[in-house]
Amino acid sequence: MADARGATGSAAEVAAARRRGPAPDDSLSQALAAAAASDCLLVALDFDGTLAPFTQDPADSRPLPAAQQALDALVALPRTTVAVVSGRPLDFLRTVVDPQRRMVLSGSHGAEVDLGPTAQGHGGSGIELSAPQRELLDRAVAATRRLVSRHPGSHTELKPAGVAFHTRPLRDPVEAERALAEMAQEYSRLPGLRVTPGEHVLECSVLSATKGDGLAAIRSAVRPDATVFAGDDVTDEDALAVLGPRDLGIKVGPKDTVAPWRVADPEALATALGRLARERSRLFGSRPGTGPAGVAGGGSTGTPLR
Ligand SMILES: O=P(O)(O)OC[C@H]1O[C@H](O[C@H]2O[C@H](CO)[C@@H](O)[C@H](O)[C@H]2O)[C@H](O)[C@@H](O)[C@@H]1O
Repeated sequence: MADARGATGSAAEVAAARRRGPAPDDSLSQALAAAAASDCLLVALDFDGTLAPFTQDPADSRPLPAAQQALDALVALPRTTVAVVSGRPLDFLRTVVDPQRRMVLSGSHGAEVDLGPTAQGHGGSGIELSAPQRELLDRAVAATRRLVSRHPGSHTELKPAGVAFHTRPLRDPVEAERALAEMAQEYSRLPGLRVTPGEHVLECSVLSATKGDGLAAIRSAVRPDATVFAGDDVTDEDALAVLGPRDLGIKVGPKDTVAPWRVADPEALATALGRLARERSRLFGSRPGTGPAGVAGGGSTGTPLR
């Protein structure tokens, strides 16, 4: 019987191959194999639209089981750090994405960083707003709530340094577009806000950090030989832009990108992550010392163990 890659195998192997889905194309497979072979590897991933498919209610989002499985496998390997770099607040990432505290996390589009199991250890960057920033945020929240009251079904998401106006539940796409345009206009009346568009959402922040800043802070702590980063949205481009020639940038979905590689959707990314985890496990799985770079047994400085 032929499996999803055209090879033959037992019924169990075929079932496993079906669960994994089609293999990434040859060029991405080769790039994943090269990344898997690097001594110190950082795998940094966006959350919504990348690890987790979109849901109506942001509180319901969870990584795809296949993606979770790959992350679990990667995080247990030596010299391997897994990071999530998201627009979500750090608290959400800690509670929902990494309750076991095995990962490095950056929330609020780069404004919050928890270096977790690296040598620098756990602890959030604890956003402290100045009085003018707090006042600006209060005004942005008030403007968002006013608009939500005019568009029943839309909703507000509060963040430590910002607020998001969500329109996904609005049934009428014309109303949703109009609501987003109105929100953009309201935010533009509040100088000092950083405004970010997303999937059925408009967000603003009183801080200027980007996911590029979040990823750069993580890379300084981990000092990887190679970084794999995947993301689906406009804000992920800031992170993709800090990658170098030995790194692997993957765009999830159809949007414009600077990333050299692309996969169709979170399911395809989960397949690619599974391949990365299997290949790295094959190469490094039996080496002494487990856990991410910077953890005892994995090297305390993040420098290569040669
Ligand atoms: O940087 P990300 O991890 O991609 O987060 C970006 C924003 O994602 C969330 O909103 C999006 O996902 C929701 C759940 O699937 C969906 O309902 C919403 O329409 C999307 O825009 C999240 O709520 C935001 O806080 C994130 O900044």
